[in-house]
Amino acid sequence: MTLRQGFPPLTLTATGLACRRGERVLVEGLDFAVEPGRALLLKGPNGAGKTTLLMTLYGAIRPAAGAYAFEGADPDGPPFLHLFGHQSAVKPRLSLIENLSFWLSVNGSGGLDPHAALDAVGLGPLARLDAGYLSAGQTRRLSLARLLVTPRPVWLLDEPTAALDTQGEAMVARLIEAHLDAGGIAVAATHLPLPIGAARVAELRLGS
Ligand SMILES: Nc1ncnc2c1ncn2[C@@H]1O[C@H](COP(=O)(O)OP(=O)(O)OP(=O)(O)O)[C@@H](O)[C@H]1O
Repeated sequence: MTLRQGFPPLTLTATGLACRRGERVLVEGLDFAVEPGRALLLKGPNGAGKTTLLMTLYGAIRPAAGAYAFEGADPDGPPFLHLFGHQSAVKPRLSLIENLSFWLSVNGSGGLDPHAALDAVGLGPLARLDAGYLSAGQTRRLSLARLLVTPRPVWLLDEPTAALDTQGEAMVARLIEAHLDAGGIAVAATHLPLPIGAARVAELRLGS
């Protein structure tokens, strides 16, 4: 699958990064770099701080110490981050295709058209169904399709395979690989192994 012809090269670096949630510093002394076409998988037990690190990189939480940077990003350009978190952001009274059209109008176009995005996540035949009728896994798939209609070079993914079946897990891996092929980068918190080529993946273990 081809998602896009290519992103401008952008590298994520972290130096001595510490992340806090409320008053608690959960992780500290993080040093890593994620280059174009590469993914960083965040591993660690429940509560280790994986979501907190993703939210910090998204800019929702200020670092407790240290710094991170998206080198090569245009500070005056369009948003370059997608956060795929536990909240689905799905509107239940809108059909699947209306949900994607909504996100496209809010976030911008340039990626797959909404029908192609639904096909890519295996929901093509349900395009006209109200999203409120979707199962948990289908809702996650629809939420993932949001990333495909608006190309952004950085994907921050929190348990992207949660609630998905075996085919869905493989689908997520394919989408991430297509994103990396386009020169994007991904940071993903996951308890499950993601079948992505080992050469383009590094792991960062948080907690004990
Ligand atoms: N608003 C908050 N104030 C203080 N602590 C919080 C707050 N929100 C979450 N926490 C705590 O921060 C810790 C880290 O949570 P986080 O969601 O980052 O972990 P995680 O590694 O993603 O876990 P999981 O694998 O369960 O998703 C947890 O102990 C959680 O209880």
